[in-house]
Amino acid sequence: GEVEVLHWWTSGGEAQAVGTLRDLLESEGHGWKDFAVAGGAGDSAMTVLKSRAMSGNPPSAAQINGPEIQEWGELGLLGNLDEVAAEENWDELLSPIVADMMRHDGHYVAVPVNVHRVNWLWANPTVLEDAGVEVPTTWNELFAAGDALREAGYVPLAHGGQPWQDATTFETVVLSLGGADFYRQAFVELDQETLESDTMIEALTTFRRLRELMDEGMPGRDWNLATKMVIDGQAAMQIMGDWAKGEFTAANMQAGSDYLCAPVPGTADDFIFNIDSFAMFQLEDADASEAQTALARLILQPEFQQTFNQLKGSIPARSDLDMSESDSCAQRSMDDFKAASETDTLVPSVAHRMAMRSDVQGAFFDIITNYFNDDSVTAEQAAQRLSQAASLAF
Ligand SMILES: OC[C@H]1O[C@H](O)[C@H](O)[C@@H](O)[C@@H]1O
Repeated sequence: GEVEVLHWWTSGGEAQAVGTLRDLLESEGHGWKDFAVAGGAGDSAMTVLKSRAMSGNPPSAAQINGPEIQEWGELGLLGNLDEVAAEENWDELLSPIVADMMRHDGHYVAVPVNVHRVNWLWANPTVLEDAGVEVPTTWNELFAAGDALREAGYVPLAHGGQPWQDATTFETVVLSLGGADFYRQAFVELDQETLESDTMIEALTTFRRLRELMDEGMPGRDWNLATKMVIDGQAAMQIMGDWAKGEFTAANMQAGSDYLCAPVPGTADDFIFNIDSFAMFQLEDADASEAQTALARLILQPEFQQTFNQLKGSIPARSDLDMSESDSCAQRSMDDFKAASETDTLVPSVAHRMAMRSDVQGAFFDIITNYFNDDSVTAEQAAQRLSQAASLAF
């Protein structure tokens, strides 16, 4: 049978990674109809999926992440994967936080592909050395490094001015200054007092100050082009989830020597997670649903988990695999994921659909990106607006 797969993986590293899934499925005699929709870290793909599903013609499989799985589950359009989950022991293979996200009403309706870490700082060691600076571990060190890097003719921090990228950077600053409990209070509980607090205002202020480290060409730039600036040595650093590592790998660069990874300043003991997953739509066609089940089974098998995640930049969704062949950044990510699970400093990404309903997330994106780009808006006003948006969520 054939599966039509909707996803938003179109950058160099992303395309190579999803290609391994296609190859594996085809090697089992099934067909793969690719349906890639780029942009907005999935925003465009979700808009297209809604219209396809509402017109009664959903794809067989779609990349749907986080609480949106529940939103689609509520619509009764998703298929039940309990049989393959039982056969393949998903309950044993997956940590509770990952397994819970894949179930709706207690039934598996999606399969996790990976665990991405969002709170990473990527750096070009040659550029840092040329400017005589170290990888910063505090915001003050980052701003000080900025002056030296500009002096030496480099862009200190590569960034792409798009709402989801602004939100990605912002959530790491909130975690850094407030900590995991504060982050959850703000973005999961949507607590208004927390959203209006002095710590949130300090986070907003520090966040916008990061624009000092960015270049004129930042507005609208795609994330992987910002990563390319670090790869090419035009820029020193980038704050981005570890899908950025997929671009370094695609450029044949070695972790720890050609490029460096470090937790965003002040977040070394914390882990912002983002889990990619495929949800399966109910299908009439028996052949197609056989191929769909094969896809779900393959995704959590060791071979795919190892190959895909090494190319994608994430770590496997199952935590029982040998990481000794993986690069040092992946090994660190897996160690930190396990440690953060123990110390309760594992938090869901806002920018990547893990923390809140899509409508509330949309409102937060607008407020964050408007504040980031408009100096006439004060941090106090932005905090008020986040609090206001949160109050409408209930
Ligand atoms: O497209 C950029 C990134 O967007 C989302 O965060 C996805 O979860 C990730 O897999 C992807 O690489």
